[in-house]
Amino acid sequence: MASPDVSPYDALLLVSFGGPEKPEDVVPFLENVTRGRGIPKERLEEVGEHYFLFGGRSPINDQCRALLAAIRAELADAGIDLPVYWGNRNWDPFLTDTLQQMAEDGVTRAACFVTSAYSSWSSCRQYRENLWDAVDPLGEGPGPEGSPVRLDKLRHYFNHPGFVEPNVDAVLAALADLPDDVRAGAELVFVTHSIPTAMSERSGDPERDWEEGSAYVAQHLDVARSIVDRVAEETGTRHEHALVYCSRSGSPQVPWLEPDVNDHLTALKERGASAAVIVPVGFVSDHMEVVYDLDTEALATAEEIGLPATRAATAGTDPRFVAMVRDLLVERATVERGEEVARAATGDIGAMWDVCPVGCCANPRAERPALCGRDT
Ligand SMILES: CC1=C(CCC(=O)O)c2cc3nc(cc4[nH]c(cc5[nH]c(cc1n2)c(C)c5CCC(=O)O)c(CCC(=O)O)c4C)C(CCC(=O)O)=C3C
Ligand SMILES: [Fe+2]
Repeated sequence: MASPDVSPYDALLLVSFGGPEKPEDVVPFLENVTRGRGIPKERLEEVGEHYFLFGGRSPINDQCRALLAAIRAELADAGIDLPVYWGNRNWDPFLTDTLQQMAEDGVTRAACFVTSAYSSWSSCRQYRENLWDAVDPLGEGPGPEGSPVRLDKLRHYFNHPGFVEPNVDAVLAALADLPDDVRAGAELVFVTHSIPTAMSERSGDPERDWEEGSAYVAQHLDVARSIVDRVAEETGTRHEHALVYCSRSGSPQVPWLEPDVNDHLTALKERGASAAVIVPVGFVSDHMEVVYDLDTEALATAEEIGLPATRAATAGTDPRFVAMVRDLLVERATVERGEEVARAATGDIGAMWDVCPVGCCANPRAERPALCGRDT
């Protein structure tokens, strides 16, 4: 079989959040994340403790290294000869350094895969701003955006079967881990990162009438229903489910998305639910929010109140998730060559756009330039 055509791309760029790797990194990392954000000092000290509990090392960079290796193997298997780079928003390897290297290596146009599946300023547009910041210092170039390296962000994949199916299997495995007598009555507790409600309301394209008035919330609800339906197909049980939030930050006066996962588990117990499966559908790997906020804190809450609970695995380096990265790359290359393409998507929202619309996921603080949008 002929290998898929990935022209016009000459590189793939993995874009992630970054995390500290040793105790001395923790404070400077937190400063990078929260610069100018008005996060109370007490909250930062508390979050610092989460990292110190794990020896000052976040799991996220190792997870990116594993994903990078898996993507390289996947592309090689498919006969796609394309260099794969990696850059982070908040920690080494920084996107700015990676872009410098890419320019030196002669890369002219790269597709970007971001380890964040949903729309919102935090989970999409801020990464687009980071890409702008990384490309800006490279100076003038021949590309259509006036830069020597042109970047295209691959579309949101929350509803791609390559993300949904590993989550379905993870829920089935977590259900199987529950005691037999409570399994059928277990609620599926879908968890994502809380964000300020003002950010949530501005997520996605301003023109569209999103469920609950938020693309961020609507996308999570859509994928949660797809997972519940698929699990019902496999088990014959349509489990009750809810979308809840973790990792609330910011000032207590500013409203963030609720309920918190811990409060929800308590309410579930009071309502007489038999068990809970915690599904970190907002995340693609077991990074700090998952291993601390869910595995350490939420599972301790469940234990305390006597609610049997298990946590479903994240997509990580599931072969279907890795194959999805390749598919999204090939799909976008096809689009950029002006050819017809079929786009895989589950649920009711459908495949998301390739290029973010004008005003998409507006920055609640200030307008900053961002790549990969119609308003670039
Ligand atoms: C939507 C979203 C995702 C999911 C999408 C995505 O993956 O991008 C995400 C992921 C992550 N968030 C992470 C870490 C942190 N996030 C913080 C703070 C914040 N997150 C926010 C939102 C999100 N965050 C927001 C609105 C803030 C307030 C400050 C601000 O307005 O920006 C803070 C500061 C301390 C605190 O206040 O919690 C830390 C340390 C890590 C790394 C984990 C590791 O090290 O393993 C990851 C993957
Ligand atoms: Fe965060």
